[in-house]
Amino acid sequence: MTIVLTPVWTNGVQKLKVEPGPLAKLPRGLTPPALEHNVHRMRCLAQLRSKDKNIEKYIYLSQLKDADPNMFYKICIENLSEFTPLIYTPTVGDACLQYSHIFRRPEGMFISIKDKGNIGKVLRNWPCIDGARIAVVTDGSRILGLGDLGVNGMPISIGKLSLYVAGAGIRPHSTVPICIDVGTDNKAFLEDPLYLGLRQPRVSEAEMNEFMEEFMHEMSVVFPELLIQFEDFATDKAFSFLSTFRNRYPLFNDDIQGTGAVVLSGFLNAAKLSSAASGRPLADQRILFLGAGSAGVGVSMQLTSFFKLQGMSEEEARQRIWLVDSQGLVYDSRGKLAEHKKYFSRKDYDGPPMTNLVDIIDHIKPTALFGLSTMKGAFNQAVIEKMSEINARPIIFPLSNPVSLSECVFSEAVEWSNGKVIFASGSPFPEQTHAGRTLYPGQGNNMYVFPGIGLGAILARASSITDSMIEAASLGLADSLTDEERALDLVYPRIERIREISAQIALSVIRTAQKEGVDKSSDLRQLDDTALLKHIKGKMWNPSS
Ligand SMILES: NC(=O)C1=CN([C@@H]2O[C@H](COP(=O)(O)OP(=O)(O)OC[C@H]3O[C@@H](n4cnc5c(N)ncnc54)[C@H](OP(=O)(O)O)[C@@H]3O)[C@@H](O)[C@H]2O)C=CC1
Ligand SMILES: CC(=O)C(=O)O
Ligand SMILES: [Mg+2]
Repeated sequence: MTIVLTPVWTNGVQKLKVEPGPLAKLPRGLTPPALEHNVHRMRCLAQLRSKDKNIEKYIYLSQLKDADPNMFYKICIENLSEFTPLIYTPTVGDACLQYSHIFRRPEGMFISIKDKGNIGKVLRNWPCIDGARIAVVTDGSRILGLGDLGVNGMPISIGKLSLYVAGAGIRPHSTVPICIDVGTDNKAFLEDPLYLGLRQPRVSEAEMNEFMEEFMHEMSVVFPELLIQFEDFATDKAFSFLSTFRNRYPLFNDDIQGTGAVVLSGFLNAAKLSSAASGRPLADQRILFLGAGSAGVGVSMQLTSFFKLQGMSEEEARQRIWLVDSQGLVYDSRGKLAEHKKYFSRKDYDGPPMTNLVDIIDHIKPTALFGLSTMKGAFNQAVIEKMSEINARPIIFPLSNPVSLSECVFSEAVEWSNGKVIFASGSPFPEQTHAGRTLYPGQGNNMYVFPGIGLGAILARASSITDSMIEAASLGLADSLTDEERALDLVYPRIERIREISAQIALSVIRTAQKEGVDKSSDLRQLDDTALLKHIKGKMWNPSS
């Protein structure tokens, strides 16, 4: 790995920017005489572990990434299960809440409504335009389950891109975190003297749409090789920007499509476990969602599309799904419904509004219960006991993030189901011992798929991201469990294997892009699967030792 020392001027002060490469190999005189890579690695880990609070660990790691990205990624990849909760959910949620207070130095691009008419010029200020391959773009309007955080949403784009590097070997300087600032409706932030964003309410829908048209056009001009991941846009914008832009630019929405892929994958493995206990085939699964927003509807669409692949009619597939939102069960005669809920709105229920989750479970008799509602504790004892009463092995996935908003915690789910639950959550929980057995929670988080989707799309130079590419990623993940993982009843692979899994997912994504004719890297078509996998692995960036 070459070390590039680029002089960077910030407020009149020159700093040498160290491109990924070992700090310990800097030219003589620039480091202490006894700085040795392996010892420094231990030093960095010791400094990290000496901190009591996760937010302090987050700050330390952000600074380490800034000063010595090679070391940051080295220890991150070697300690993934320790690092992901720090650089990603749940700690990234705290980092977003506190961003304007803990901010040290900028990372990524801030494009604001004040740049309208001038966005291309601002984008050209990015220091690494030629190498840029993937941007995660948020407007901070729905950060995890924490709501509108305005420009404080930036750590989400940064955290997702760190996972692209750690989990799929995207080169660090190919990543572009972007936070769009079109104001915020977060009153506390607007009144906070340290708030880093524009001090104005969010702009109108029409103005936002105009801004996004210009932003997306200029992105494609300035960064012609860039894949875009939309992240944590509020529900209506999430759906509308995905449909407006997906056939014009290479992009996907992580909350709708990435979550759809990861939950389908975990569900398929969970359904195998539950059917081993109940004998119930996949076609008889009944899935209830608490939460009918971008993630809930995104997962519902992914499941429906899979059921259709299995030979069900569209109507049969749709009949497997029930949605509950803040007003209760979603059904046609309830009254006016948001556009994104209409497809799954039930036509077969015409009674009084149903708002109590236990009553709804009693009525529907679901085999699987998914939480994408941001409602902490919504899967209470009565809910889990009811699910366990009607299912030999209930599938219960409280998927809301961060951990403080999870619909239930793993220890409760184990206790209240008497150890029968098949569980995955959005944020990580510790394992539990029940009746002498160790039970492992899954982490049903889109972090398992977006790195591989991105890697595959980048290497294929995909002109768009099709539904089949997302589905291929999901099925690739579902198939990736080892015998040892299956023996432990895991529904997702161990996070330590993410690089191997991302390479497999990338292979499935590339092959699907080729079938659909959206790949521009036609030379990859000549390779058989073994050669293609080798090519993918060879392209993955590794920190040097
Ligand atoms: N594990 C993962 O990989 C992912 C997890 N998530 C998490 O999922 C959660 C939701 O995200 P997203 O769908 O984008 O958010 P949205 O805001 O789009 O949707 C939230 C949904 O929850 C519903 N809701 C709110 N309060 C209640 C309530 N009391 N009872 C029932 N439903 C309620 C809302 O109802 P209404 O429509 O009536 O307002 C809405 O349908 C977040 O916490 C997010 O972090 C998201 C993406 C990926
Ligand atoms: C995981 C994720 O994308 C979310 O919670 O929004
Ligand atoms: Mg998200």
